Amino acid sequence: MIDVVVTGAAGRMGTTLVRCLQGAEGLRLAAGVERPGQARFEDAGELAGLGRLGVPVKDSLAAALDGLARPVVIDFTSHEASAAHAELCAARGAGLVIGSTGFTPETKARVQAAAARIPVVLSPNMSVGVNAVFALVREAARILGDGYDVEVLEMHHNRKKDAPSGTALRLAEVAAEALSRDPRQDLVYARHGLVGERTKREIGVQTLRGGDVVGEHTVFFVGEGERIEISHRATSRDQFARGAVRAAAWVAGRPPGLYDMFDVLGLRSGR
Ligand SMILES: NC(=O)C1=CN([C@@H]2O[C@H](COP(=O)(O)OP(=O)(O)OC[C@H]3O[C@@H](n4cnc5c(N)ncnc54)[C@H](O)[C@@H]3O)[C@@H](O)[C@H]2O)C=CC1
Ligand SMILES: O=C(O)C1=N[C@H](C(=O)O)C[C@H](O)C1
Repeated sequence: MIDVVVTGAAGRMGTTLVRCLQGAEGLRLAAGVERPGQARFEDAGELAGLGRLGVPVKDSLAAALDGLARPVVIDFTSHEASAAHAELCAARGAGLVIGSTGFTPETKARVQAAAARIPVVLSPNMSVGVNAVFALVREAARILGDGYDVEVLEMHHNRKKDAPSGTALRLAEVAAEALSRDPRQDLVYARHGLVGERTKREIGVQTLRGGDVVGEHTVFFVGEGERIEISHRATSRDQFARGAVRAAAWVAGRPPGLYDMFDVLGLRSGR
């Protein structure tokens, strides 16, 4: 049995993970972690609305890892917390699955440094469906080439802190890579005022926020006289959590390195 620790245990994803980990083959939920004062209950099951499971909620990852042998941490918190958790996991020899988004170059570099010492799966979207969409977008961009304008649109709930979503950024990067463009120069995040005609190289990434939208992404390939749209709409967080649980089982015992869901799903060779 692999001991799993869920950080952000009171959050939208944390509570979904606690539920989806129940009965997961080969995995045992050992502890939840929340910021001091954030958890209304001392038991992770109660946080998730499942009643008492006998799974303690600790107020630091360090305390949760004490006494566990070769655990795996599933972390959906924030980019700063994930970077700090990655450093702690590296010091303690724990495997790590990170779903947080909104990384800066600095917080991403800290995760990369940790991944030299432990196996880390980092993906802005853990759902199998979205990873299929990454592959479809890459293929569509390769087939369609430079004759089609590429635009990415995402919509999420009104509590989301980062924009654009990590998934939208990855979709734009996948298209940019397939079209030999540079994401650092060719992504355009918003348009307002007299911005001039659209350039052929740019890939627009636009953000909508509202209500309880779980997560919606569309990549548009807009040509002369036709338009292709590749869309994914999440109607529940369970698919993100199921992907993360699958990643936790996969990452245990792997060599150190930075992996993503393409590795977990065996899609790497097609990249
Ligand atoms: N990769 C994927 O498939 C998905 C990624 N996400 C990302 O996951 C992150 C979390 O999303 P939500 O669950 O919706 O947010 P949320 O705000 O509902 O939950 C985050 C939780 O983390 C806790 N937290 C923050 N810092 C902490 C620390 N140092 N130690 C312990 N707990 C800490 C907060 O108190 C909160 O309860 C976001 O970055 C979001 O974009 C969300 C859904 C899917
Ligand atoms: O914050 C969210 O909710 C989500 N975040 C991820 C992202 O930023 O791409 C994935 C998912 O769409 C939900």
